[in-house]
Amino acid sequence: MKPIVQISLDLTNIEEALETAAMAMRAGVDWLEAGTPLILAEGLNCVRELRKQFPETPIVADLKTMDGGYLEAEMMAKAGATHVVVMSRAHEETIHCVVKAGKDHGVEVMGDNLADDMVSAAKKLEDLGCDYVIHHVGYDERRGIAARGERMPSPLDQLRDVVEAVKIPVQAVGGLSLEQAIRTPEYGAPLVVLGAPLTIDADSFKTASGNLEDSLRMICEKVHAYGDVAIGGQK
Ligand SMILES: O=C([C@H](O)CO)[C@H](O)[C@H](O)COP(=O)(O)O
Repeated sequence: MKPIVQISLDLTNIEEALETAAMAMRAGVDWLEAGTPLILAEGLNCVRELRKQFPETPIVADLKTMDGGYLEAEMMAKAGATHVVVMSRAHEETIHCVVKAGKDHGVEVMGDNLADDMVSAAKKLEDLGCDYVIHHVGYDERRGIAARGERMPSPLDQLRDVVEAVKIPVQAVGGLSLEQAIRTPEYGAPLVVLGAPLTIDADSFKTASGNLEDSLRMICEKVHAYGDVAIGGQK
């Protein structure tokens, strides 16, 4: 599979999200993500607006579904999402419902293994029909552990184990530095997602060239230059 660059628009207003998305598209980003804070702040409208402005671009709606799976996925699909997110901690029936809605409405399902036995959760998500695994160490978990003076967990800790456990593409997310995120295809995870370093810590992001768009363009070129990443033994 060709590596993909996705940006998570973890922002809280649509104007800023559209502006960031436009810059990302110019720089060569492949997928946009309506982040959880954006969906909470702007509702389905943020997905509709992103679809209107970027008619051809895949849009991940990071709704983190826990229940009522069919309706949530259906609403996101009708608003223009191409990918929806369900949690591995949801009941199996909920994951079934999201997968069914995905098939009925032509959207792909990403299963998020946050706060779980991550390798088993990834296998469960694959067995239940998800199209991708999001291997995710959560924001609160990372900060809580660091606040106790312990080593902050990273998605890289178990990334190889997760990649080897499933035959569907994996995305690693949660506290990765830019450099770490860019290297996730080397672990067999082709979906590179850029979050906080782009939207929250943009000043550090642009230090390389002084310009955010140029930096992002260089990152996209670097990720795309990896060529095919083997998934489940197949390129
Ligand atoms: O999904 C996320 C989190 O649960 C808050 O909603 C974030 O998008 C994810 O954790 C990204 O983290 P960073 O890579 O640190 O931006």
